[in-house]
Amino acid sequence: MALFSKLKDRLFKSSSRLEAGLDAIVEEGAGAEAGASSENAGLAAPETPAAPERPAAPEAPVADLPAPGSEEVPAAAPDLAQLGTQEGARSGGLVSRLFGRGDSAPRRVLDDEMLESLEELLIASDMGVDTALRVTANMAAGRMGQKLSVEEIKRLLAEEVTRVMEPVARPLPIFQKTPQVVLVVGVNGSGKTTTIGKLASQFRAAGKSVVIAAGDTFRAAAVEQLEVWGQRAGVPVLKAAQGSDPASLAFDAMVKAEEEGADLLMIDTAGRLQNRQDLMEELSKIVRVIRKKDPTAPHNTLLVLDATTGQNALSQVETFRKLADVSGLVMTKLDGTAKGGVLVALADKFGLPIHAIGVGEQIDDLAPFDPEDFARALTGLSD
Ligand SMILES: Nc1nc2c(ncn2[C@@H]2O[C@H](COP(=O)(O)OP(=O)(O)OP(=O)(O)O)[C@@H](O)[C@H]2O)c(=O)[nH]1
Repeated sequence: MALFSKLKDRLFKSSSRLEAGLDAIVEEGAGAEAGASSENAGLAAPETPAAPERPAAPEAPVADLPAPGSEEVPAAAPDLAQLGTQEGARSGGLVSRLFGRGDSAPRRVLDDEMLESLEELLIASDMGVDTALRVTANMAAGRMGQKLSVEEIKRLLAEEVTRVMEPVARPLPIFQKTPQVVLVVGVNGSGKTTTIGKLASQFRAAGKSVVIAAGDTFRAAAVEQLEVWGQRAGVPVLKAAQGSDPASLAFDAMVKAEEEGADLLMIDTAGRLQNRQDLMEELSKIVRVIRKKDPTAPHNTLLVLDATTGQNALSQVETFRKLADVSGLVMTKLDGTAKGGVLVALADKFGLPIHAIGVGEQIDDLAPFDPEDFARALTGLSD
């Protein structure tokens, strides 16, 4: 599974942090339990814990980008006995390696103290308090008193993370109406321009005609950068005189895209900090003006979030949702960050679709969001 291994490699920092933490938790209480895994073999499969309530999924639109492989997600609780002997031996962390393979994997009894350590680890991995508590409660449901190895805990955690992420894993919907207007918003440097370039390239490859509008009319460098991405993707970039009204550029771009029969119009916007009221009002104006041309537009408002900002991503979603009708998220810079856990918190709290994730700076470094792959990469589970 090429994509999975690529994602796993790139999420190494998140998974290594979690993995080291899990190793330490089990190691802490494993002394007396090491080598006692055969006692685990008779464990009944735990009851499937109740999934927390989530917002209803929107109607499934026609999807152009590859849909995530949600059908691959296992529905049943894992067979712990089997996990202990097979998977536990395969990759394991430091503890598994020290203690050898299979049956000799150290285990720790799941009690309140261990649960608390797990909660703290997940909070430190940027999942946020509420989500960490919910995830650990579900992991523990029906399993208190059982002896678990690191690999088993990873598997349970991955299963819970998958459960949280599954409802939000949706490719960018493609509508019949053209031009489909995709407004791209986010704070400075979150990766809007790069993401537009990557998306434009993928849509072009899928046979769609795309036009990009350079909505950051104040920064010449931003326009230049977008033009570079336009060239890479083979897509025209519409721009206006420096300092002109971005709302009027957006309107002109809609007229042009319609004239040219474009399938998609992607509008880049200036990066704006949540606390800059003037910039936030400018964004509302762009939306109002776009709607004069097409009351159903923008058809998608993508909020681009930088994974390295960790928990701050939550407040960005809150602010941008108030101003623009955010319809979906793209999380960039998941490569090389130890803060991948924030994606779980976002999914748990807002239930907004995650259309794609950025895993690098190159044009093809935008992957569809696959919850199972993500959960496995985050927890450091072996293939
Ligand atoms: N490693 C990594 N870098 C990324 C990713 N996406 C974007 N970047 C980098 O992040 C930096 C900012 O990206 P931009 O696309 O310019 O961000 P922006 O939101 O358009 O920035 P402003 O126009 O200043 O608001 C650039 O150096 C990109 O190469 C990603 O997925 N991974």
